[in-house]
Amino acid sequence: MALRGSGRWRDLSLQVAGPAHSASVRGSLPAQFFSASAGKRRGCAQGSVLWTARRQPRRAAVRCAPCGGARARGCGALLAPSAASRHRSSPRPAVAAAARLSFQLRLLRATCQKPPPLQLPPPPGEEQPQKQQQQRRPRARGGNKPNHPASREPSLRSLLRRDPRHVLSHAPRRARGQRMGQRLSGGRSCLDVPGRLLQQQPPPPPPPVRRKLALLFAMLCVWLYMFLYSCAGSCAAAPGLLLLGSGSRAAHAPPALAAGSVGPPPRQRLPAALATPLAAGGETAEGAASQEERSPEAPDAPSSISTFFSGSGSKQLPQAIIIGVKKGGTRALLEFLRVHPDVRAVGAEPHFFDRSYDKGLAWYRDLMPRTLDGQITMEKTPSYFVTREAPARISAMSKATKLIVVVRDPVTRAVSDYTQTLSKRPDIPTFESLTFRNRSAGLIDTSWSAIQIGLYAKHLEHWLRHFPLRQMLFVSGERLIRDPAGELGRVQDFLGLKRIISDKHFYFNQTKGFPCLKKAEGSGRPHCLGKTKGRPHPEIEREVLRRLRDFYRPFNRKFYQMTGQDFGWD
Ligand SMILES: Nc1ncnc2c1ncn2[C@@H]1O[C@H](COP(=O)(O)OS(=O)(=O)O)[C@@H](OP(=O)(O)O)[C@H]1O
Repeated sequence: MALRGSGRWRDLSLQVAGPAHSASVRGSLPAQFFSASAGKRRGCAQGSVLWTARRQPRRAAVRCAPCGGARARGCGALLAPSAASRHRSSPRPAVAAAARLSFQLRLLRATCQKPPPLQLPPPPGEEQPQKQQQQRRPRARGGNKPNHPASREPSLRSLLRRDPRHVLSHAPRRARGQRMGQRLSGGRSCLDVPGRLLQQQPPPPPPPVRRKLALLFAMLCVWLYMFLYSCAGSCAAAPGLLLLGSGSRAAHAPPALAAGSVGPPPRQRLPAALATPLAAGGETAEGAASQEERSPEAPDAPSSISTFFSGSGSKQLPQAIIIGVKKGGTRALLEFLRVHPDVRAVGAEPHFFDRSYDKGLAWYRDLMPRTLDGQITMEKTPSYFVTREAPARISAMSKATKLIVVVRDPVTRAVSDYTQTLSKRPDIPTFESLTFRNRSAGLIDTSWSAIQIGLYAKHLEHWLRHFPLRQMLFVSGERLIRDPAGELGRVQDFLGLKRIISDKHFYFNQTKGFPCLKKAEGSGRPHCLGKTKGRPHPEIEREVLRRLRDFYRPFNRKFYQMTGQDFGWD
């Protein structure tokens, strides 16, 4: 590469030699590129690219748009192929190198008072020891080297159309960085780096800086981990520390509830005497079990936070239980509640008070997740509501246990129940035939569990023998779908929890047809209940549904009376 001349223009000529091809660039640069005031002025190189292909010298004039002119102000490419350069022959590495020169010219015109000797990065695939290149140059200049058929270089037009920096990027990063570094520093005063050129591609921070930043970040992570870990046992009671549990439930409960309702049951350390089985067996209404699949409705996998705290906290017997009703919306309620940082719940249904009571409270407690002070342990087993022994057994565990019942129109509930059974045993009789003991006489078969579970008033009577009404909360299954945040507000108040779960936690999923969580506990991702929740129901004869409504009406009225709530099913 040579740069000569004085006055307005400085000539330059360049030879680039590749293993199979060579190219030369001749051109001139306005002298002001090399003056101290160069930054204010703009200009362009002009010249030609000459390369040898298939023993025939080819030439493409290259010129550039006058960057200083208003029309081309800020023009992208310094060198643009003229019409003469639109050739068909495939371009060669040397031409690519020549194209890279254009980038260097751009830098050169803008940066240095005195033009340093330009060093071209070798074209891609031509990273060779300099010695070898020098040896090749005379041959290449001779223009006799035949075309290399395997050449994969992009066309000159495309090279020149691209930003020269992209052409340059073909060169290995390190080689490029080193050469640029040599050229731009090298003791010369770089006066005016044109904004467009260098601002577009700020140089990456040097590796040591990045290494230091990475180290700093790693140290920060370790420090944060150690802080949280040491804090896990002691920070739980810190008010406002959402992640770790506020321990401020009573403080946030509405005054009416704080006065009227029973406070959260005290956390119970299991007395050794109680750790033995109290009784065996349990009378559960046939088919009362929800037969919930464990996944995804019954997620048992601990969340990341749960895992983090798995070493701290302790397992407690539940202070609140969702006791029913089957197909009422119990899973939705529990999943929504689990979003609350002060609620820890076992995912699967334990069925302790109906099926596994003989295993003892120690076994039951062991099923529970670990909790910190201020957190509530919960579980849900919808069959408890219709299990005769359950009220006494739960009361024996703790009289202060809070009971939640999600109720739903008993007719729809019965159909939902039937739909679930049908999905497992498609050969069962029709809903209509199962509903009646004697259809012509209009006698409803109350021994069929799908019908029996809906006699809410009857079941409630058993519970009220062991628990005061204020210790029970009745959640409307219909409202839980229509207004989940509203129902969750009532539940949080009942449990003495700070109202954290609100409208902003839900969205209505059109495909599912149900409200879903924007962020599920643990995953932080949107979460709808699985496909076993919200199944389409089979068509049931209207007449049968009407007869069922008539059947349930008196029981519903009684239930409204007992609970002091009208659920609007009639
Ligand atoms: N958000 C949301 N997503 C999906 N499903 C919802 C939701 N909220 C309430 N429901 C209703 O919950 C019904 C299932 O009730 P359960 O969870 O109590 O069933 S189970 O007893 O545990 O098997 C289920 O009954 P079916 O529609 O008959 O499947 C739903 O209607």
